[in-house]
Amino acid sequence: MTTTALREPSQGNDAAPRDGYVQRAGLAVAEELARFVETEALPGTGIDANRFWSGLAQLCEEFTPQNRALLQRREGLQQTIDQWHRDHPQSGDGMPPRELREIGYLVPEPAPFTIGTTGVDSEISSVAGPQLVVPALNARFVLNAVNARWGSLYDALYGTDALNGTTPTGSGYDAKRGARVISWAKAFLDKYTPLANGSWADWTGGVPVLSDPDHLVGTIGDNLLLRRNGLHIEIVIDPQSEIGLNDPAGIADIRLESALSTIVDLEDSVAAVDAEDKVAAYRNWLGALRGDLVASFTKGDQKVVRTANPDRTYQTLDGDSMALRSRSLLLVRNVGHLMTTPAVRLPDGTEAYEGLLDAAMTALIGMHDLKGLGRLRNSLTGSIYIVKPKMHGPDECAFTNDVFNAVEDMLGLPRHTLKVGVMDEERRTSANLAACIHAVKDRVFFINTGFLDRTGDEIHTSMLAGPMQRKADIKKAEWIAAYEDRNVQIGLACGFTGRAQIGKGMWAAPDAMQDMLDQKIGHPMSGASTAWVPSPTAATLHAAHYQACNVAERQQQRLAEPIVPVAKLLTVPLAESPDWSAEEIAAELDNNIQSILGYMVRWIDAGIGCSKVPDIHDVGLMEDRATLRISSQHIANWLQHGIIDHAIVDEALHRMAAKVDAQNAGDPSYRPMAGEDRQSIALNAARELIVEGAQQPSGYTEPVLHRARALAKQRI
Ligand SMILES: CC(=O)SCCNC(=O)CCNC(=O)[C@H](O)C(C)(C)COP(=O)(O)OP(=O)(O)OC[C@H]1O[C@@H](n2cnc3c(N)ncnc32)[C@H](O)[C@@H]1OP(=O)(O)O
Ligand SMILES: O=CC(=O)O
Ligand SMILES: [Mg+2]
Repeated sequence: MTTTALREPSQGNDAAPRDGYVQRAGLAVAEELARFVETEALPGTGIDANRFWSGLAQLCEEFTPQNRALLQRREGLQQTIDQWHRDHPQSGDGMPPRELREIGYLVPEPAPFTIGTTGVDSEISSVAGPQLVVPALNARFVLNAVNARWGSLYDALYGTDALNGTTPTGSGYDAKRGARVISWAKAFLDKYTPLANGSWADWTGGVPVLSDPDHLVGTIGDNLLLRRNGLHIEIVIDPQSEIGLNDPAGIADIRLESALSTIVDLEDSVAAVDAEDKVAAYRNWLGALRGDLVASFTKGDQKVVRTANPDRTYQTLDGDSMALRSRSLLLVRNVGHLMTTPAVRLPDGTEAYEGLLDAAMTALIGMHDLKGLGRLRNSLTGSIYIVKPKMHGPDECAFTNDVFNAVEDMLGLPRHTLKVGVMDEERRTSANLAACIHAVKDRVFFINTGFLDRTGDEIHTSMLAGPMQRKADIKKAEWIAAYEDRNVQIGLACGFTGRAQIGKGMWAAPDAMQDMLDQKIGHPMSGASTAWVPSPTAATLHAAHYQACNVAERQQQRLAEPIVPVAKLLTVPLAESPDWSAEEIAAELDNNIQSILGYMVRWIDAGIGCSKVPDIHDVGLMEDRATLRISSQHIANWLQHGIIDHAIVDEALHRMAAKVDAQNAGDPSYRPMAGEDRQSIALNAARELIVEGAQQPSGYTEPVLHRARALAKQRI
């Protein structure tokens, strides 16, 4: 195989004027970004262009050296851990806690404290329910996510494998399948919002008498509005409809309040490598917040124009009006501290840190909501919710806090308007979680176990400790249970109840809804007040779990638990005595490589940052940068320890490239990876990510992906 054809896109170190850039307050700003800021993002906010650009220049000047130093600290600690493993080849585990303390990887626990976050919306502070994540670059999906606050339970059950593991066949309505759906949904009502007498299945209409009258809270037209555990259920009455016609009470659907909040994602799920991409993502964030985002597309033979739903007004039982939110509360995930962006260049010609640009831009755009400049409102409490991923330890959280302070000052926002959601997805953050929360204690609105990135970091941190278990076994090992438990326990101990979310990770099998219904109840049962879902349909089905489990009660029960010791968290999932058969090793490798290629080829050639990719058992799995980190780090680890060698990897890459090409054969814009010339940028990038995986910063995939995508864009 030829060596990688990737070269660094020109990064430049000089301050000479460049094509496509304009000068603003000493920064070179990509023209499309400058135009977007000055004509779309600033108008109405009361911030003029000079103030914004000089504020951004100051932000970069003040925080660039600190950002760089924090990244060097990451590297320094990693090198120390690597050296420890070289010196202790038989350790059979990671570096022990005492020595991690000595090198400053583990820091002292803060004295007990309670977070001071105020002014958050009830979707964050007090009602437990699903959290949807949506790639910011896809306007059609973003709008679907905005509207995913409510979803049809009938459709979610009928259209997926949720009930009996099968999906509908044929185009017409399958009455037998429909009957099963209706019976499940009415049994659901019987269980959680029962009638005083009899079953919902026999209810023939009128005003129902409920066993707990408080569960019936209003009406809209003929429809009934129920509420339990803070979540609403709408019983849709339409005797003329195809479904209502055959129902004793004319029930046409049961709609569940579903995605209480949605993260518009600039991180793991997007491919944004330059100003053009960043502006597209910022524009969608702006449009989603203002309520003027529109997506027009053809679906089947229908032309669809999708917009954000307005709120709906119900009548209370006393006849008063009651407006209910029709849209998910929107949060935005910025990028982490690692990457720089060519959208803005500093006076010395180098790229600005992308996280600094995101902080300034997403906050500026958030002002449209605070000032009510759009058609619709998001936060009713005047907060802008920014999720910050991939932070390593308390110093990096404190840095984020300082950056947010500076952005608030730059935009004239009251202190702690910018709320932060801390992704607990790096090992040093999990191990020092209380100190991390303390560093952002007056603005933190969630902690969330991003177990996918966290698994990647688990492998990378202990890369030299020995071969890791197989991927599926890593997910069952001691560290992950400790990680999930500690996250909840520490969140509760820091007073998150009633103030902030404790969140759980993604259901990464978008088609496996029966399994999700069976298993994801574990998230609310753990005391988490939210958990991630990949799609609106999954949000509706997961919403059912928050009726089955009262999270507030679970939190009270868990508050009494002692916190799992950090030593358990630090247990590395090493294979004790690796004795896998050749078949097992090949299956593991093929599976990883198929996911890597299936994901990377779409990222690099088509700019799609989140895909459903079949695994070797043909189960479609959600793949994003975090799952790519796991797969590539896992192979890098097995290469490092001689479980496999480069020749085997190359052979698998070529075999799997042909397989992925065949899977994409129906896509006319697809560029095959397999072939004689072996010039596929995606294939070469995949090889680089694997072969040089041990050297990638924290095992991240972004540097390789960004370079490859930038190269592929030049080719387009
Ligand atoms: C580790 C982490 O960071 S996890 C967080 C990052 N992950 C994510 O954000 C997951 C986002 N989810 C997705 O991108 C998709 O659901 C995938 C790629 C996982 C699966 O996609 P598919 O099942 O192939 O969905 P498909 O493209 O067929 O879309 C089906 C419908 O669901 C909708 N949909 C799917 N996912 C979402 C979503 N996350 N938000 C809103 N709508 C969605 C689409 O809009 C589409 O409806 P439409 O045709 O009416 O517009
Ligand atoms: O961002 C989420 C993760 O699991 O990684
Ligand atoms: Mg992540």
